[in-house]
Amino acid sequence: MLYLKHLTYHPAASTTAILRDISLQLGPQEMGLIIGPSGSGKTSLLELLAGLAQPTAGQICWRQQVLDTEALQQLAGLVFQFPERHFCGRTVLDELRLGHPEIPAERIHQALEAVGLSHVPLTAAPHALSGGQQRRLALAVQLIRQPYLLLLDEPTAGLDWSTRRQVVSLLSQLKRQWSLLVVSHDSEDLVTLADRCWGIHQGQLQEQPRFPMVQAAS
Ligand SMILES: Nc1ncnc2c1ncn2[C@@H]1O[C@H](COP(=O)(O)OP(=O)(O)OP(=O)(O)O)[C@@H](O)[C@H]1O
Repeated sequence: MLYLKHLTYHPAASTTAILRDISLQLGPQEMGLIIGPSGSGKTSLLELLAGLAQPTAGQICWRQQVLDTEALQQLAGLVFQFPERHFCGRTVLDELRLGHPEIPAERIHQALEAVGLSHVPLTAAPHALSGGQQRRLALAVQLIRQPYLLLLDEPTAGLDWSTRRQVVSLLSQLKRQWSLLVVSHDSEDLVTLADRCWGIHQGQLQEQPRFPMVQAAS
């Protein structure tokens, strides 16, 4: 269970706090969805949760334990917006092994299986995969590290309708095993999957009732 307790983030380069007094809870096998406009603080929140930045105040806890940035880097796997732009492996295998050359073949196959890519040759070039396959590969890159929490920044951005459906269907499968926290500027694709929804505006989070949003989206 993930707990954020009164999290505030005010980096020195910003005149105001980017995130203010954020509290939330997310259970195992739950998907949380945070919806907010550009500049509202969504990516910054994921960066704190991935241990890439240090909160100014507040705590991030997993079960009863307060986590520092190092522990968060182990716990969470962050898939950036447009992750395919950051691929730097020559092959699918290179991409999966980047930074973890010791990972056994079995873990590689498990990760590819979890994202429905087990049929793709390990020698294929990541940039030669379809848009949906590239998003799947980006998820596999994180799953291979065996995180407890998957953080996804705009997972369906820039995809056509049918590829978006594929990604949404994959997330519904991953939710059975992992806790997922997804941020997006639009709720349309993802709201039906979400167990909990929040709106974020100018760094402030507000829990939103899920059912009216599901009806509005359908
Ligand atoms: N380290 C930093 N120092 C100063 N300002 C920052 C820093 N990180 C983010 N910001 C600012 O904080 C605000 C929130 O940024 P963030 O990227 O978290 O928003 P976002 O909701 O993810 O936006 P988008 O949907 O456009 O990616 C922006 O105005 C951004 O310029």
